[in-house]
Amino acid sequence: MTLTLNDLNEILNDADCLVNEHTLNLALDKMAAQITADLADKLPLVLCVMNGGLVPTAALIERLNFPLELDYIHATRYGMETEGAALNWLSYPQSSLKDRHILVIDDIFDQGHTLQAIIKWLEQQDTSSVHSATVINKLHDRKTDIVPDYIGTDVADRFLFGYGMDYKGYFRNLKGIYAIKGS
Ligand SMILES: O=P(O)(O)OC[C@H]1O[C@H](OP(=O)(O)OP(=O)(O)O)[C@H](O)[C@@H]1O
Ligand SMILES: Nc1nc2[nH]cnc2c(=O)[nH]1
Repeated sequence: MTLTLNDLNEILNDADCLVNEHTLNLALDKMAAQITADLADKLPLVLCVMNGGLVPTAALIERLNFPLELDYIHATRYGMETEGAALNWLSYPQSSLKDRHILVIDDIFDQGHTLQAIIKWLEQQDTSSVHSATVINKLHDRKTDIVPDYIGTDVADRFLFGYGMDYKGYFRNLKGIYAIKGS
């Protein structure tokens, strides 16, 4: 089904804003301070997990006032769906990872399969260290056994969009975190 502008406006009007811009900014400031304490002298390589990691990565790196490099991984397991499936690797980082301190940034830690697979792969690349950061931690008990090193804020177990996260490809550019009505 093709979504029209009216459909999208209705979805957004009906949605609940769970985290507003101000709260997100405070969470990002706190994450940036923790990351700075750990990585400021490590010349880290930041890996953005596309596509959802784009907005949080931009927001975090502008708060990191030390030298770093930036690259990306493109891995997706939801596509246009609201239920996750097998992880599909679309692009690996082009940078050399050997002996680098890596910071992986993504939008959401939901069940954790995406981050777990990425961390597992990075640990096989002779890196010096791997840290991970997600702005959102979704609260439920269906997690894998990894936990991101830096988490912005906990959010209820609903289908979320905004601040990197999409609803059927849309709404990644919203400045807050929203939940679909009835989810
Ligand atoms: O913890 P998990 O249950 O693995 O879910 C988290 C992942 O799901 C989303 O990506 P998605 O596959 O939707 O791709 P996208 O980043 O292009 O939206 C999100 O950006 C995370 O990478
Ligand atoms: N857009 C979006 N992507 C996700 N990936 C894992 N959980 C979610 C979610 O709640 N919303």
